[in-house]
Amino acid sequence: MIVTVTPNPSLDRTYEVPSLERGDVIRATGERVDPGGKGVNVSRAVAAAGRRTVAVLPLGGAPGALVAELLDAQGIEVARVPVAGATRSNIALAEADGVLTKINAPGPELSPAEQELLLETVREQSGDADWIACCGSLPRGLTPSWYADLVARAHAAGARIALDTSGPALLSALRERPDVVKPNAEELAEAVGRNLSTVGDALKAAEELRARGAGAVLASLGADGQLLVDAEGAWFADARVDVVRSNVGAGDASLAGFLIAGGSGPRALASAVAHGAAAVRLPGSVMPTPADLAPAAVTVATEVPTDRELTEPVS
Ligand SMILES: Nc1ncnc2c1ncn2[C@@H]1O[C@H](COP(=O)(O)OP(=O)(O)O)[C@@H](O)[C@H]1O
Ligand SMILES: O=P(O)(O)OC[C@H]1O[C@](O)(COP(=O)(O)O)[C@@H](O)[C@@H]1O
Repeated sequence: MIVTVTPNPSLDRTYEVPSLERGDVIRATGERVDPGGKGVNVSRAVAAAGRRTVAVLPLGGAPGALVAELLDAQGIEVARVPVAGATRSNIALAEADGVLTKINAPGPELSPAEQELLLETVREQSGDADWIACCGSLPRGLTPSWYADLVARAHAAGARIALDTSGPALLSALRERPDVVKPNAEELAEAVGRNLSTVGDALKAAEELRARGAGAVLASLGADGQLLVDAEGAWFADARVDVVRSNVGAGDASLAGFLIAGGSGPRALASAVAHGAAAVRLPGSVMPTPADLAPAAVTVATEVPTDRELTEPVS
C-alpha cells in the first residue's frame, strides 16, 4: 500500500491556446480539469497500476469538493482533512507549439489545528503502508521544517518515506534521512547551489544530497532520463520519446513507477523511466496505465555517462 501526502493539493485547469500574447484576450481551443498536486498524481498513477493507495489531502471550499469528487470518480481513496480555506486552482496554458506555462497558486493557509489534524491523519493511514510519498509545495502556515517533522514521525512508526519537494522544505528534511528524494534538475541544482551541465554534474549533486542525509536520490533530468544514486551505487536510464504531448506530472508518474517496482535499485529506476516516458506521451496530467508503458524502450546504462551534456542544462 502506498500512502501519499499532498499538503497543498490543487484543481488543475489546463487551457489549450494557439499562442500566448501578453495583454490580449486569448480564446482557448480546449480545456480540461484534473485533480492535482504531486502526491495526488502519484496516487493516480499507483491506482492506474492496480495497486492500493490512499491520498491524504487537506481539502476546502468548492474546488476542494471538486477534487474529492474527481478522485472518487477515478476510484482513488482519499483521507480528507477538512480545512476552512479553499483549495487552490492551478492554471496551465498549453500552446500549440508544445510550450506549457503554469501558474501555481499559493493555496489556503492551514491553521495550527488543521496542521495537527493533517499529521494525525497521516499517522492513522500509515499503519500498513509500504511507502509514504510526501509531495509538493507547502501551503502557508506550515513551516519549512514540516516535512522534516513528518519524516521523523513516519520513521518512528517504521514506515519508509519518499519525498518530492524543493527549496528549504527539501533541505531541512534531509537531516531526518528520508529513504528516497526525487528532485528534478532545477530542484537538484537549487539544492546544491550549482549549475548542472552534464550528467556527471547531476551525479555529484545527487551524491551531495546523500551526504546530507538522503538514503537514495532519484534525480529526474527531463528528456535526458533519470539517475539513481544509493548506498549500493549509481545507475542511469533513459527512454526515447518521439512525440511529447504534456510533461505535467511526468515526475509524479516516475516516482509512482519507482515505488510500485519496490523503490530501490536499477529495476525500480527502469520502471520510473518507463512511467515518465509514458506520461509525457499522454495529454494533461493523465497518468499511465500498464498498457501505456513501453518497458522495452528503456535503456539502463551499464555505467553512468558522466560526460553526457544535458539537453536542458540548469544555469
Ligand atoms: N521530453 C521528454 N522526453 C522523454 N522523457 C521525458 C521528457 N520529459 C520528461 N520525461 C520523462 O519524465 C521524467 C520526469 O520528468 P521531469 O521533467 O524530470 O520531472 P518533473 O515533472 O518532476 O519536473 C523524466 O526523467 C523522463 O523519464
Ligand atoms: O505543489 P507545487 O510545487 O505547487 O506543484 C503542484 C502542481 O504540480 C503538479 O503535481 C504537476 O507536477 P509538475 O509541475 O512537476 O509536472 C500539478 O498537478 C500541480 O498543479
